Amino acid sequence: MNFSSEHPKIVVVGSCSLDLILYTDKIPCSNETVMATYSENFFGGKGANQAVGTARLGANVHFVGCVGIDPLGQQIMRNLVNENVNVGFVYETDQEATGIAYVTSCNGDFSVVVDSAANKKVTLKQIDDVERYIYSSSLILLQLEIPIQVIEYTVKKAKNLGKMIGLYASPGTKLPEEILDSVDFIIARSNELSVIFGEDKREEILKKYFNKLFVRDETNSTVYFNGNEMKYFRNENESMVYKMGMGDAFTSGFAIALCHKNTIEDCVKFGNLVSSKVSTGKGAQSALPYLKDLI
Ligand SMILES: OC[C@H]1O[C@H](O)[C@H](O)[C@@H]1O
Repeated sequence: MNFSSEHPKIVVVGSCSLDLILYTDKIPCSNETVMATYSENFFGGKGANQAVGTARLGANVHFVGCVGIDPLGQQIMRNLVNENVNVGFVYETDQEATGIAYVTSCNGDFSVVVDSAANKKVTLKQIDDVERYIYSSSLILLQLEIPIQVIEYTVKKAKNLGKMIGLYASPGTKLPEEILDSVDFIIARSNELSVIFGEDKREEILKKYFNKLFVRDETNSTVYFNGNEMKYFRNENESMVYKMGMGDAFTSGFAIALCHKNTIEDCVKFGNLVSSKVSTGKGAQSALPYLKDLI
């Protein structure tokens, strides 16, 4: 695999939150109460995770997001700065508090409910404000925890500027054809495919979006169609202890490998490696690996 000494420039537009994790012996069903054995807080949010993930892998990252005017918002900003992420386009809103993801974690599996709060307040103006960095970057990374109008606007702008665009299509949301057609790569969870594409024909969807759609499951397997055949990759080297954040980690690794002009197959293998590493430690963001530990 090739990793030049250059630092790819990436703009990440997305969410930032606090992950409030309740460790339990069981993920609760509906109408059920379970007791947590203990709880912990970590920095999270799919956008911030990918900003930190790509920065730790050597990218020069600008993050575009929104926090409330509250101590948590300040902590999130400080953490991003400590992670070498540029926060000049993280704006504060007085209309909402900083976002919180409420996570139940049991034996590594998890379920999440996100209170987007300030993440709902990312605006089109922020995308206009960051335009000069979009222009000078090699990749724009998006996820689906901010308003879809902002995603659409960013995709349009980045496309007009001839930029490479990557989308981690999570949480699963029905996506307009225009977004699906305009982005250069889409990473999706297998259990969310039917929501995203509005149909259930997994093989047909993979074939339609060949070399572009990468579908992942909780075993850290990734599948895509390369034009001739389905390609399956799985990293079995690490035991997955905490599975939350593996999609963000995969996206970060895939994106960095792509920026360094590796083959699609190598990008997938590197994405799988990064996601397997994050699963060995606690915190979707704090457990993300550094490039020096991987190559
Ligand atoms: O992808 C993992 C992230 O999703 C949720 O939004 C949590 O914030 C967590 O950090």
